[in-house]
Amino acid sequence: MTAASRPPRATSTRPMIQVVELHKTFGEYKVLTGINVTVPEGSTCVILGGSGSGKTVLMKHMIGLLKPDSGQVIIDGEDIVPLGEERLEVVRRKFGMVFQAAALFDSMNVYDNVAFPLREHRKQLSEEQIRTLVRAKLDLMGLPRTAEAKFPADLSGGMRKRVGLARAIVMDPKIVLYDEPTTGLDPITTDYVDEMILAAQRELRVTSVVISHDIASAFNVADYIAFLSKGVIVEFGPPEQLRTSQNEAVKVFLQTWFGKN
Ligand SMILES: Nc1ncnc2c1ncn2[C@@H]1O[C@H](COP(=O)(O)OP(=O)(O)OP(=O)(O)O)[C@@H](O)[C@H]1O
Repeated sequence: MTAASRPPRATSTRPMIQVVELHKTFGEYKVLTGINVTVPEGSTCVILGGSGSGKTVLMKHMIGLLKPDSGQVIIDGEDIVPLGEERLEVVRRKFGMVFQAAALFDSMNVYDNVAFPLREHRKQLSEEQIRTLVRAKLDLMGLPRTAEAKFPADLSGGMRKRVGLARAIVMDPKIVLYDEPTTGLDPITTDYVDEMILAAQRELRVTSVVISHDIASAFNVADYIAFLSKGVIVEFGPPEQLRTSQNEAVKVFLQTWFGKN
């Protein structure tokens, strides 16, 4: 189903993530020069932009891994910029992260990889409770029981991604951040990954932020696309809005993409 034909999924207007006038400079280099973006609860926002435009830097601010020079990052009603590490650790439990490389532990099988956050942070759970939670997430990601004992090295790229997402959502986060989840994947695996992003949103009602280079995938999963150029968000809206954008950077980006595909 394409973005244009599907019904709107996100209906909440409550902001889950609000970035307000965010500035970040590294040395002389001004990477973010006044970012304003709001992601409503339960929606999926894709951040698009050229290489080096600051997408990852923006995402790192959302989870408090970087401090801005100025501006606010309001997560679920709380400005996290002034917070110290201890309180940030608590806020970070609202997040699941899915990295480009699935970042699984090679020495652990699939089951133990997904169980890991529960064993670390929910020490009161019994093994039986852990099994129930792990299997629910493996099922949601379409991973069969036979995959549980396999090690990451024995999995296809798409399977690894699914295990990575199962692990990211096993603690039932409110927000999932995806850093280039489809980069380097073939088109069929990309479709699988898009499907699982949609499944996580549908079944768990998570708010998602996705950094992507892949416009087709962005249009598939996004409720909103934020286009980052020269340190600011130059376009924000549903995917159709990007298609008709008059912004020069957006137009060039789209032309380059559609020229190659
Ligand atoms: N810790 C840092 N110290 C200095 N410069 C940094 C740091 N982190 C990022 N940068 C610079 O900030 C700019 C934006 O980087 P960022 O990784 O956010 O880009 P991006 O849009 O995610 O790019 P890509 O699509 O290629 O991954 C780059 O020029 C990068 O070199």
